Amino acid sequence: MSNQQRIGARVLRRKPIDQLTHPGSELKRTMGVGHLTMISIGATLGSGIFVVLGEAVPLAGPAIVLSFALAGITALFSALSYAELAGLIPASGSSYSYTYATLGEIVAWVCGWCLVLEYGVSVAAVAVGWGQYVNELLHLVVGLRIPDVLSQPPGEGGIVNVPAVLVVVIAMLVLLGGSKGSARTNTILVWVKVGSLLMFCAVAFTALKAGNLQPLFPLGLAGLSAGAATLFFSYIGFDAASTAGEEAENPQRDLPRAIIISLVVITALYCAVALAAVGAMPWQTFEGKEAALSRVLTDNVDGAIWPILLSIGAVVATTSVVLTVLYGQTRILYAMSRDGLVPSIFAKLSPRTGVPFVNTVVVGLFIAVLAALVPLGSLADVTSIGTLFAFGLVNIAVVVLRRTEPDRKRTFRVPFSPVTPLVGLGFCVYMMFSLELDAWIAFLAWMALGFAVYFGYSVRKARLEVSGDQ
Ligand SMILES: NC(=[NH2+])NCCC[C@H](N)C(=O)O
Repeated sequence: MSNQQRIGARVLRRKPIDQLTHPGSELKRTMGVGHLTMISIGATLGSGIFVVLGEAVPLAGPAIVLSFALAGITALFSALSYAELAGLIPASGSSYSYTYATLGEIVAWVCGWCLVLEYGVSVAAVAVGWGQYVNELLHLVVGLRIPDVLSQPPGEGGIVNVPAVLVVVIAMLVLLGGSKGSARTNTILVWVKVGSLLMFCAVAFTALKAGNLQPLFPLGLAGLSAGAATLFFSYIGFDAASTAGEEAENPQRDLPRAIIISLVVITALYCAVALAAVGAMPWQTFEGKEAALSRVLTDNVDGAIWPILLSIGAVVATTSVVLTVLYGQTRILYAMSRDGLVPSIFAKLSPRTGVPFVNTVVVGLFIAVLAALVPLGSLADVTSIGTLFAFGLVNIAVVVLRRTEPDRKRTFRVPFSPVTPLVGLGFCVYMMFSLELDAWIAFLAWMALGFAVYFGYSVRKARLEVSGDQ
């Protein structure tokens, strides 16, 4: 084999599917479709709806309700493809493990690298939202605000965003202690989040003025798509159920269902919240307001208790997302490290707590720096672009696998393939091109770094042998 052929064989090697399941880890199979749906909803409801909504309204006007629907449809198409992959491969995992088993190492690397970006940067984004609501609560309850220098990033009138750093560091310490959270805690948290959003709708609808919804498209269709691209962030996380595959009673039947049910519920909830928000408060007045949903209530309805309850809900919601996504981030790196694609120190467990210690500290500190210095909008856009790219790959994977692996059992099939996954891909590309140039630059720089790491390190260090037929 020439050198080039050898590299070619390596980057395309695939991980045998039986290596994806870990027979040693005897997790109890206790979760049904309800639990799995709760996991996905828990990982998704966070700063997107509580904060980013406020940044997207000035882009689209009252059409923001339709922007939510458009972003939801984009997510739904990719969710169908995700569900097919989840039902094809009988293991827990993410797009990283699915593509490693089916499309080869280089595609898996790109997915894994996008996931690292998605998880890491989104934790920072959610942490910034957490800070906004903590500040809002301080203001509502004791009449104080943390001064801008200590609660805004440079360029937005501050030096460092202390509250955002605080929540990341707390979450890191909790994870270092060995806590993984439990399904029961998650369920309670989900009810708190959903409950506070439903309360928001009920209260804000009492202040609805039909005039606020007109004209529907003050900024045209371009505004609608710009809003949708910004809001895509709020849908990220619906695939989280797939990480619990090894604890599901019937993963191949229930994972696809959970992914799709959670997305439908979330889309309906988001559209209702958006309608209530722009119905109660004129869209022009959202510009520059932090903790947007709380402001809608404070400025437009009577009763000081409502914004306080809502803000408590928002703090709970964002805390849980920071914890679960930071946890997910360390476990993705852990999996990549076990496969030899990133240095083995990321898979080294602390003997006392069983936690990947160095991994958690490195990831936590890196995210804390991002949270300290970068504004939420930029963090959310970069997260979205990386996720849209990974979802695009998932859509392509479905089409490719129907030709390369036509006979493998699928418990869920995307209807009308290849049309549906290709439309899904089209939506992802369209959303990516509706995002700002800065997000593209950050994304391309991250991918360039990824390829440098892969060809400089991972391709040689990967554990997987190149065998004859792979
Ligand atoms: N898997 C993830 N990256 N989850 C975090 C996503 C952020 C979440 N959608 C939010 O609005 O706060």
